[in-house]
Order: sequence, then structure tokens, then C-alpha cells
Amino acid sequence: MPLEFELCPGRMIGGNHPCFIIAEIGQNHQGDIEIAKKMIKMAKDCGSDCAKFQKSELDHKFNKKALERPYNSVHSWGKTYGDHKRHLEFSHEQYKELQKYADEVDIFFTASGMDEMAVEFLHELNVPFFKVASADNSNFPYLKKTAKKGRPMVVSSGMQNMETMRQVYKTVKEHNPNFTILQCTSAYPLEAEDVNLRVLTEYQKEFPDIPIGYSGHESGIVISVAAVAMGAKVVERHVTLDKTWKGNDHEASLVPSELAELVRSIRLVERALGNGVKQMLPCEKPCHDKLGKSLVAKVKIPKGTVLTQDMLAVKVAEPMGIDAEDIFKMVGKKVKKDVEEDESILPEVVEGYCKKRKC
Ligand SMILES: CC(=O)N[C@H](C=O)[C@@H](O)[C@H](O)[C@H](O)COP(=O)(O)O
Ligand SMILES: C=C(OP(=O)(O)O)C(=O)O
Repeated sequence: MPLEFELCPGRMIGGNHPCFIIAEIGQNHQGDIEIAKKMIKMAKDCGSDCAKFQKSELDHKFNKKALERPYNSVHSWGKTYGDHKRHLEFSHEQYKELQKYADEVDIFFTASGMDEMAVEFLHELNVPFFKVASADNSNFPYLKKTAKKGRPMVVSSGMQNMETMRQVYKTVKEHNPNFTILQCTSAYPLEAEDVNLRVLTEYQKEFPDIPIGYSGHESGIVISVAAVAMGAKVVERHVTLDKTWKGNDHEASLVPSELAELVRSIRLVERALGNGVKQMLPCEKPCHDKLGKSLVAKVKIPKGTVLTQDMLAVKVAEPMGIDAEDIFKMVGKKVKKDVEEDESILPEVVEGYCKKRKC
């Protein structure tokens, strides 16, 4: 089964493909479509791959009492949670407008479907992939229906344990091979002690045939970059135009300069990850030529002498002699001509020695 798949048209993820970076606009647009557009443009300008929103059909996501519950918070946009959420929710028409704008700006556009009806709408909207928010990772009827639609999926794993994630994997896998699971801790802002990046390694072991990723709610970019070093093939971070704005998520979001730095840092780390084959590289030759150690004579060694280890020293030598690592192989070999004390022991001087230099 493939460890890589096409998440968006023409954009593979997993394997050696670049990490897919999702700028999660979420509800940081304050319910204002013009701010939302600015944020889409910002996501593109900063180099992220995708601008993401959160789509709910509120009567399907919440029951009546949850919508009527008072929301007394500095982050509230209404007296009740329902009023608050209604203020932040874009209509279907507005979603179409945002999708068109993202298309013009040339960035992938999607949203988390926060309930089954929202997924139906996003399916009609023809988003490239579905994001499953952490709150729905244990919503098995939703997972099954969403997986059956056949679009790639990015499934977050906040508020969950491994046992349930195994079930999530099985449920989605049964209907859809193209999905990724993101390590996530659902706290805003998230403290480093609660990030648990090692879960990425566990996910790689548990789910070896899917790419894995990271959805972060911490402050700053370092931890998300580290996630890529640990194998995350998708990274999602909330973004904002101003961390001091009203709203639950702004504080733990990245401002444009941070998002741009995150993208640069991820790309840099990807270059640095390499292929894992340990060998001396051409770029190391100058250092090796200058400071690489080789064999020199500790004492004068007359022609015909059979070498013992105490005749040999390891030094930075001019010219460079036999590789230091071959010192033990020299013992018992004969020299073909006189070698003065402190002189390099050259390969052609030792009988029966032939080895190409490493570089
Ligand atoms: C778990 C989950 O859905 N979390 C989302 C994604 O990270 C958040 O963006 C919430 O929608 C947000 O924090 C809710 O804030 P309020 O309750 O003020 O609307
Ligand atoms: C809540 C969301 O994501 P996560 O669970 O990854 O934070 C989301 O995508 O809306």
C-alpha cells in the first residue's frame, strides 16, 4: 500500500514529497469575508500550500441547548454560543466566493466539515480533501460516511487515545486508502510539555502505510519544524492577522512573518534531512584535505622493515599518507624504501597495500 498519495490535484504528500503546509484560518476571520480574503492571500504569500476554514451547519453540529448556552467570554461574539457561532459562520454563497478567490490567488482551499451536513456541502463544493477536526475523530458514522465519499482525508487526533486512533485508522482505511493522521493536542495555546511529538513515531509504527502529520496549537514555530524532522508530511497551524484580536484561537496562531518563517524553516529542514546514507560527501573534501589524519613514521623506518604498530603515528600530514583507519592493516607489511622519522607513509611505499582514498 502506498505511503504517499495525491492530497490535492497535482500535489502528492508522503514519501519524499515536500511537507504539505495548511494555513488554518479557521474562524480567525472574525466573521468578515474581506478579512477572510486577506488571510487567504496572506497564506499564499507566505508560501503555505492550503488555506483552510471550518464549516459547520450549526443545527447539525450542536443541539439546541448547546446553542442556547450563555457564552460569557472576552472571545464571545454573542450572548449565547449559538449567536457567537452564527456570527462566525460563512454562508454557502460566501464559501463559493472564498473558494473562487483562493482559486484566483492560486492556493488550495478546503475546510473542516464540522458535522455530516457540512461535509455534504464541502463535497458539493468539490474541495480537494476533507479535514476531519479532532472533535469528530470518534464520530464513527461521520468518519465512515466521509471516507466513503472517496476524497482524500486529513484526520486530526486531538482529545484521543491510541486505542481509539487504531479504530479510526481501521474505519477510514476500510473505505478510503488516501488519508493521513495528524498528531494533535487540543489546548489553546498548547504548552510544550503537552505536545508529545513522540506520538509521531508511534503513529509511524502503528500505521506504517499512511503518511502522518502534525496539527499544532503551540506558540511559535520551533515545535512544528521539529515535527517535520520527526517525519510529519502535513503540518497545520492556525494563522491570524493579529494575535491580540478577539477570538479563542488568535493567541496560539501564527502572524504572517511567523508563517513565512515556518515555511522557510520546514523547507530548510527538508533539505537537511537527506537520504540517510552515511558516506563522505564531496563537500567534505576540502576539510579532509586540510585536516584529515593519516599515517606518519614515528621513527626512521629503513627499507625492508616489517611494520609494527609502535613505528606508526596518526597525524595531519603533508603530503597525506595512508588513511588513519588502516593503521592496524599495516602491521606485518614491509616498506619498499626508507621512510624518515615524521615523514608521511605513502601507499606506494608499503608492499601489498592498495586502497583508494575516500575522496
Ligand atoms: C476542537 C476544535 O474544534 N478546535 C478548533 C480548531 O483548532 C478551534 O478553532 C475551535 O473552533 C475554536 O477554538 C472554538 O472557539 P470558540 O468556542 O470561541 O468559538
Ligand atoms: C479543530 C480542527 O483541527 P485540529 O483538531 O487539528 O486542531 C479543525 O480542523 O477545525
